[in-house]
Amino acid sequence: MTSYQEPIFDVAQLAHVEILSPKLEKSVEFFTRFLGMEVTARSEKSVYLRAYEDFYHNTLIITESEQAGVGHIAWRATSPQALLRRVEEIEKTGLGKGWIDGDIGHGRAYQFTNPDGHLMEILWDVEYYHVEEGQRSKLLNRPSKRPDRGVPVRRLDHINLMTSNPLADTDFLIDNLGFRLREQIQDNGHVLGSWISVSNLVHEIAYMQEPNGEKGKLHHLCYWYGIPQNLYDVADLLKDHGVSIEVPPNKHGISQAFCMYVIEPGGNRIELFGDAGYIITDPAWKPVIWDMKDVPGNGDTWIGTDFPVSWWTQGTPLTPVKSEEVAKS
Ligand SMILES: O=C/C=C/C=C(\O)C(=O)O
Ligand SMILES: [Fe+2]
Repeated sequence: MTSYQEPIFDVAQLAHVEILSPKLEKSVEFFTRFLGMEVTARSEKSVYLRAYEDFYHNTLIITESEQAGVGHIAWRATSPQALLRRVEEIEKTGLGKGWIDGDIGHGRAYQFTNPDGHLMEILWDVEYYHVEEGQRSKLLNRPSKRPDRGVPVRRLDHINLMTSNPLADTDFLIDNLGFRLREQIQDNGHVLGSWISVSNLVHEIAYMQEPNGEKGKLHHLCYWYGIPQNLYDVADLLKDHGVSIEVPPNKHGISQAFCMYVIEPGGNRIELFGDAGYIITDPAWKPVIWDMKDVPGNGDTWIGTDFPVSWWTQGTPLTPVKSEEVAKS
């Protein structure tokens, strides 16, 4: 029997994401009033939130800032031992920043950056949300009752980051945290986008080329409904309340997820998933490689309207788009 390079199963999931907003309270209102999320804590500049089927104290942190963008991304290891193994590997890359005591909702975490400079952390100790008696659902696998506000999202799904170098960032997470490559967009050998995961999902994180080589940007943060009809409900609600819908309900080719994209009041792109697309169980999954020329109308949108140029060229913080062609090349 030939030996096979076994996957590294030390990272379990995307635990939480911090986004930055110049309109903190307007952003909080978007996530609570329209997406039914709950504020579980506030510090002087940050608000902590969860969706009603998130078991942890929070999965989203919104921090007041001059500009929109991403604050940090947190991964949960599969065990305390796995956490230490991954920290050892990250330290060898020289991109480690060191341990922090933790934050509201989690214990100590090891901070690092990916090659493009996005701030990340990996942890084990988390605080589970404490459900008040009146809030407990009779559906025992649901931590709290379905909220009676807006069209409530159920859980955090994934993050998509814009980077000056998708290949370097993809390889960093594959080599050091055990992510597996699921789908990739290439153009004459240049990697323009990667969808990578540590689970059966197609991605917990995706990287996309920032067309002008800007570093450290957010493309989008995604929450999950699991029911395509919910996207039509929330699109109707958001349209009536003047929230910008960049891409109406649509089926992706890449990931096959049913999705839509909106711009929250702070300026960040938020993706909403009807269903999360196909599931991967093959331990030897062969990455699906798309040539960029085949993507428009197939990889981005399988069924639905064309993606606007803004989807390919703009993330947050907003920077001048010098050449729109670069994004498509
Ligand atoms: O060609 C672009 C496909 C994008 C897919 C996603 O952002 C996703 O699956 O969430
Ligand atoms: Fe996405």
